[in-house]
Amino acid sequence: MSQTRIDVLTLGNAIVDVLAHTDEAFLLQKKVHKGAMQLIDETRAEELYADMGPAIIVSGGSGANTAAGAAALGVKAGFIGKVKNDETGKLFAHDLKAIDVHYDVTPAEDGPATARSFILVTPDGERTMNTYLGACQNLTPDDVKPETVRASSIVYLEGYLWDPPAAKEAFRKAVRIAHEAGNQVALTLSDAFCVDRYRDEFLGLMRDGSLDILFANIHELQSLYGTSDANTALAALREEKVLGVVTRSAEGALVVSRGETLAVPAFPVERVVDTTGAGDLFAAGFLAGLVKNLDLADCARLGGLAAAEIISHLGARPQANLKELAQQEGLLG
Ligand SMILES: OC[C@H]1O[C@H](O)[C@H](O)[C@@H]1O
Repeated sequence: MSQTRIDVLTLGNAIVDVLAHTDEAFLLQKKVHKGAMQLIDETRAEELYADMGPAIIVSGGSGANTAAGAAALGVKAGFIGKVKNDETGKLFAHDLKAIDVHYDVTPAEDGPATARSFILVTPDGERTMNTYLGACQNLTPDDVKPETVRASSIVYLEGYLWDPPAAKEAFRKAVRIAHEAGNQVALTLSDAFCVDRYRDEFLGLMRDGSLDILFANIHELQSLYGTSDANTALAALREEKVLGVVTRSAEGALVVSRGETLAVPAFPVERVVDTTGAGDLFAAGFLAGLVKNLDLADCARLGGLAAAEIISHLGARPQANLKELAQQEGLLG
């Protein structure tokens, strides 16, 4: 059977999110770093779950959220990431297939459970993630099917994939096949602490030609260049040979290409409920815009629109019809 064309294929940790509202005191009590993603083991996961408030369960995973967002904007999306054949893994796979995201990675039959991220959302909308990687650690290069990567115009990779040891090889395999097929490769830096763990490797990927597009928020970018000054980080990015897309929350986004910087304001939001997935959905909109040949400013506007929808509710999967919203704004035909 011939492989269906995919516009945006994402690779990432396959995670189901357990989200609850909380307060600053709970973060202090649990000694978690507000706004960051920390890796936890199963014992800590059970402890956090027992102590957190009433939770909702929503499929997540940064790359999978981006695939879901791209699909919601009407482009063909796919995802590669590993779950276990358990109830949580079935829910994750169902939620992708139900929105027509191509997902055919064989689930693990044994080993650790499907990954969960325990996400604490404070009244200011900031999310603090505590991730048990579980089955994600079983993603290997064999899960990356060459025909799927070859059929995908843009392959988008999570920096978080650097955490499970074998996933890095899956990542490198995808990059090699994508470039051999003449397709584009994008990376999101994922989290400032993740960048801190793998700074040299991420810089290496950018400089050895592995990447065509880099997504980062300004904190991740500063972490990449080891500076507390945003302008210094942006100046360094301008020297790299990638298309750089930098988000700055309410200050909007910057698109850095061939030494030039384009500033696009954030899309207005009535109330920020939960910032989980803001960067993922921004990337979804931006990549969908690229696939639809929009200019870079409109790609960033589409990213801003998708991000604005996601931060208006709990959870990192779109609830509104993103395509219709984009059409109303004149961004999609
Ligand atoms: O970027 C947000 C996502 O990161 C983590 O991977 C969570 O699963 C969440 O959905």
